[in-house]
Amino acid sequence: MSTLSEAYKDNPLQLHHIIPLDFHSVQVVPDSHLWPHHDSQDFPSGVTSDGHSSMPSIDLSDPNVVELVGHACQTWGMLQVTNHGVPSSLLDDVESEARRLFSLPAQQKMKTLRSPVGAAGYGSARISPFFSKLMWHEGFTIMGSSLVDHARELWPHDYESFCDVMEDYQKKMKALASRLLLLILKSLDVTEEEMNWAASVHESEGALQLNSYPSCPDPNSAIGLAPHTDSMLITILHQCNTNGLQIFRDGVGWISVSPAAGALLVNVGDLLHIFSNARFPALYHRAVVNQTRHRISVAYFYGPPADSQVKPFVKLECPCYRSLTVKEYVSIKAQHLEQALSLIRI
Ligand SMILES: C=C1C[C@]23C[C@H]1CC[C@H]2[C@@]12CCC[C@@](C)(C(=O)O1)[C@H]2[C@@H]3C(=O)O
Ligand SMILES: O=C(O)CCC(=O)C(=O)O
Ligand SMILES: [Fe+2]
Repeated sequence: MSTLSEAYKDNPLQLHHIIPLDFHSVQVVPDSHLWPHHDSQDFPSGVTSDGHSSMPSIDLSDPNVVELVGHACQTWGMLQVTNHGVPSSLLDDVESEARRLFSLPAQQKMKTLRSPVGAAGYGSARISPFFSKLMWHEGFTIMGSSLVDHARELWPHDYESFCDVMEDYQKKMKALASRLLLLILKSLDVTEEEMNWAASVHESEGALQLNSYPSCPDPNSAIGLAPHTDSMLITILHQCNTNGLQIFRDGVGWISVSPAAGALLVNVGDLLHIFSNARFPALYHRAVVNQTRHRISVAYFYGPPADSQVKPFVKLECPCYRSLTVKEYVSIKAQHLEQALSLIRI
């Protein structure tokens, strides 16, 4: 049995793609982080709508929840969920623990720097090598068994609250993600065997990503997180009450998804796109930064164990993707990023 962390071993990164800028120490955007000008605040019709329709917001206690979730995955690749059962105190705690981490001096955070072949720890986003400019971002990835060791490095005498909150949050996210996946599979009308496969997804731990976007002196010339799709089945994102997420709508362009207090965002990742035989688009999204606030977001990635086989669900006549393991997909994505899906098309 291999783990997801191991899937990253074959594709080592260079240090300048792992070590974030020391954002506490800069007053101007250095050339290394200067992207072509874009208007970070100028979205058509403001927020969460493309001028024709709005991104679906779904109450999980709605009697039609299966149809609503299925329709949202198909038309937007994203939905907002309310009544999800995750206490708002926990949402606040995970944000404040993340803030506590990113406020530490750079040399302290560097003690938990991700290794070039690793997945867990402090560092820039994994997708960094695919872009010629660096991002206005630092992340901390919790995956596998490194949480306590890392927390001890950061706060030798005071690491428990961080671990308690992260473990509790990860547990709640896993439960919510598995509930959402069942709803999604029901909406696709999959076989009993495929429903059971969803249960096996529950054996993997998933990954938790803390994102930090420090306030930026020139937000229109920097990018928080470059455009990408998430690789796993679904992602649950907590925006922590600060604007910054943008999603790409065909024919419209980038639109901003404003946070709603207490709500969580759920988006379709590559593996669910594959499983749905491309019926559900994998959400293409990015994060922009702002001049005044230090934005935090927390993403939970839910996917099958590394050795699990993923393929389009069987009731379809014509599968458009070949079958492959999660590990294999992660490796193709690490080498080809946006070309990964087209490389496995049949
Ligand atoms: C389980 C995951 C999902 C990962 C890789 C691994 C741990 C870190 C995740 C992220 C988090 C930031 C965006 C992303 C694109 C990145 O660069 O690292 C994500 C990536 C993916 O969805 O591919
Ligand atoms: O910060 C955000 O709003 C987006 C984060 C994200 O896309 C990710 O962690 O994959
Ligand atoms: Fe993402």
